[in-house]
Amino acid sequence: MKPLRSALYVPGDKPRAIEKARTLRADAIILDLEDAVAPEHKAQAREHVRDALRTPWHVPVLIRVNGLNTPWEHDDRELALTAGASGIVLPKVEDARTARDLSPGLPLWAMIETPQGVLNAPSIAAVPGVTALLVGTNDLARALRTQPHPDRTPLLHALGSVVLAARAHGKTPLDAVYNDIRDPQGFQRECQQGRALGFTGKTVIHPDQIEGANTAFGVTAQEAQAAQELIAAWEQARREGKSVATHRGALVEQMHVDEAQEVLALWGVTEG
Ligand SMILES: CC(C)(COP(=O)(O)OP(=O)(O)OC[C@H]1O[C@@H](n2cnc3c(N)ncnc32)[C@H](O)[C@@H]1OP(=O)(O)O)[C@@H](O)C(=O)NCCC(=O)NCCSC(=O)C[C@H](O)C(=O)O
Ligand SMILES: [Mg+2]
Repeated sequence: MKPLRSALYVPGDKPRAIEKARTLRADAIILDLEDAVAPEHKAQAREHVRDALRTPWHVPVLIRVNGLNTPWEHDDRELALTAGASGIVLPKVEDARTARDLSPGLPLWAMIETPQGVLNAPSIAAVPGVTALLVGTNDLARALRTQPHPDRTPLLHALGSVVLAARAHGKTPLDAVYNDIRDPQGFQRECQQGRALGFTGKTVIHPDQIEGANTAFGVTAQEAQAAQELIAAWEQARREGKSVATHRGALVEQMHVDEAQEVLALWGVTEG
């Protein structure tokens, strides 16, 4: 089980940022050829990304390609398929056919960042090659004409729809980026909201955001300890022939044990 608490977008046209990313503790890296790269830098960014993938990375490295009907889509996809990327991040996916036709044999992370994409999220998530749904609230907010809101209230329906679609098909939902890199409190608040909404992790745009995402979407020593105690109480109850248990005054059924085991698994791969 690979954790996906944080996925760092790294602009493909910034060799320094690419090198820096090798030293960081994000659980995944997204080398970006799309919106972080100006049109006149696209070709150069492809070469920086190709070079970056010549040497192994410590975490999965995906390439965000430019979308359908852009001048760069074919060259980007050729790079992603041949340079040894761990997967492809496809922006502005609006329907399952696009996701299916562009499912290149590599894991596909589909970006849900348009109204049509949100409405079709369930069918996009059902495509076998799609392994994750990523929310793009910058593009989505513009398309919806919503106003910025500290609790993302205008976007909650879309955020919840993406989690619902991803979970219904056993795929990973990743939360959107937080743009203000100089507001750690706001970032932390949004991470906690994303965790509460059911996202697995968060896409981030700056090194300073990685630890906060890893903490918010990770497991604390206390949570791991509580999970172990709950499992022990369950096992004792089962030895006594009981179908359910109580622990710290709360009912414990198999689903709670499953959840506790997931907590320990994440603890094991991140802190173990
Ligand atoms: C936002 C930034 C342009 C700020 O860059 P900068 O001013 O250089 O930041 P710092 O001076 O604080 O940098 C400190 C060091 O960290 C390195 N750095 C900065 N950002 C990154 C990064 N993303 N990956 C790796 N390394 C990074 C700097 O090189 C400095 O290192 P050093 O040289 O050792 O001092 C910048 O953070 C940035 O470009 N971030 C990424 C922006 C991006 O990728 N945008 C596209 C994805 S967001 C999006 O579009 C989501 C979706 O599509 C939607 O629609 O919502
Ligand atoms: Mg976008």
